[in-house]
Amino acid sequence: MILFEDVSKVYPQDYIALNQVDFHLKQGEMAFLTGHSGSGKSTLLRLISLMERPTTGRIILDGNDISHIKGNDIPYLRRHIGMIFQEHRLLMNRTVLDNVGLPLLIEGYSRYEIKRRSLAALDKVGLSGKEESFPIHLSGGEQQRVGIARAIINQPPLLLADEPTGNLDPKLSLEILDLFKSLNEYGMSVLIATHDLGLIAKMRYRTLTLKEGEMINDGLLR
Ligand SMILES: Nc1ncnc2c1ncn2[C@@H]1O[C@H](COP(=O)(O)OP(=O)(O)OP(=O)(O)O)[C@@H](O)[C@H]1O
Repeated sequence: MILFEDVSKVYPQDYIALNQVDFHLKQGEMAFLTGHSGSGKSTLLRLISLMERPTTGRIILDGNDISHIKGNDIPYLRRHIGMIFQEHRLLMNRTVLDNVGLPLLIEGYSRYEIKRRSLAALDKVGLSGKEESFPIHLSGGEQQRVGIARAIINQPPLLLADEPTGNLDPKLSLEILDLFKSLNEYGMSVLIATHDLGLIAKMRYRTLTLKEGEMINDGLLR
């Protein structure tokens, strides 16, 4: 699903954010990505989602070498990736249904199809019945679920989450992780960046650890 071969990312002023990183996330696998603040987690996710390009090395996504991909091809590949952020970036003056359906609206789907798929996505994240609510009236955990429903509306084979539980208390964080687990059981590959080692310890998944841009551990954390 994702293959990094000797990938480095150097930002301006010669700042090395990732240094010769290798890893392979298989189709249908779920893993954590951890490390201190500034260790390169977001950079790694931005390379996969084509928001940044590697300085050196190769990144293969679903069999395609995306290291030097052209701008025109990016929207097509992005459609295969669901992105979830710490701040869910919901439109507060739009209903839950409108928020979830936004990616399909942009792609020109019919209103009927948008509604049908949005309701199905809301059902998957446990928010059936909330479609006409406004995000402001939902709890933090529910708002994050709306963001997840929006991310999975295209049924992407890969889900990337950057600190998805950063604003949530431990109980809600665990519920969000359970949701990722169930999406993974549906067959989605999932990569979750978090610095919350307590949360990682609650679930036995492969954990990739970055330190100052280097991958220093790949496996279960003890
Ligand atoms: N566009 C940029 N230009 C220059 N330096 C950058 C840029 N983006 C990130 N960096 C630097 O690269 C390093 C890695 O940043 P990154 O955001 O990937 O880390 P992170 O592990 O996700 O951190 P956090 O947990 O705080 O989000 C940091 O020192 C950051 O300041």
